[in-house]
Amino acid sequence: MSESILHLENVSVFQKENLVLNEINLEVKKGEFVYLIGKTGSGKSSFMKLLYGDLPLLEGSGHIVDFDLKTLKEKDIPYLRRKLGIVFQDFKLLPDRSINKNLRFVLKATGWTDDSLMDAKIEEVLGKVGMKTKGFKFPHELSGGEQQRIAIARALLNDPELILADEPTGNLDPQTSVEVMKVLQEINATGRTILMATHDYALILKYPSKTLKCDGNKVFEVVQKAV
Ligand SMILES: Nc1ncnc2c1ncn2[C@@H]1O[C@H](COP(=O)(O)OP(=O)(O)OP(=O)(O)O)[C@@H](O)[C@H]1O
Repeated sequence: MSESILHLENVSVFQKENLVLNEINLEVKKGEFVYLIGKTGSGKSSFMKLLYGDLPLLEGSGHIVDFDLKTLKEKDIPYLRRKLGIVFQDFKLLPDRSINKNLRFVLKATGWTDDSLMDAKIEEVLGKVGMKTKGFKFPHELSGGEQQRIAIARALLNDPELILADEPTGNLDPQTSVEVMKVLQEINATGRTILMATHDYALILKYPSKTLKCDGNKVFEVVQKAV
């Protein structure tokens, strides 16, 4: 049986005292590529936030990578996030430093100290997203698609078991979206699990995969033709 990366039972998601989603039962196995769809305000981002420890698990039980979301303490959150690669719609790169320094900043913040190991890791992740020659550039010198590739490279720095991507193509034109999607597909093909929230149905049709939908406070799996 393949390894479970995410398991939720009867989970509710709250924003402050407001219930956003409830009765979520879900299993994601190692190596899966899963889409999360749903209209604006249906709870996709809130769901992601629960998974990376930004919202507490108040109801139900949940396990993600090796962490129990129910008993997760504030001090555990940085360790959980090291096992997750998180990619946002806005790339959240630090504007005042080069790509290499952006990546080095994350490595140092997550406990890396050896310069040559850091250099090798940065080269490896830039290679994975086809950006090996761009490390000296500043974020504003890159296109949106290139910045998103760097954000994906940054998410790969600590060899995450699960990548959570919240509308990673939301700010990109259709062609660039496909390029970024190809990068995510390649990463998935190396055995990494990806959960991607998206509004982009064209991408889902082009790259069909398991699809979850947030609607009416629920999360359920949809068959492709009903998307
Ligand atoms: N910080 C917050 N405080 C209170 N309520 C919030 C907060 N963030 C979101 N909400 C509410 O939670 C519900 C779900 O929002 P969420 O951002 O999860 O939706 P979404 O599906 O990600 O939407 P979008 O596609 O627009 O990003 C909405 O009703 C929203 O108003």
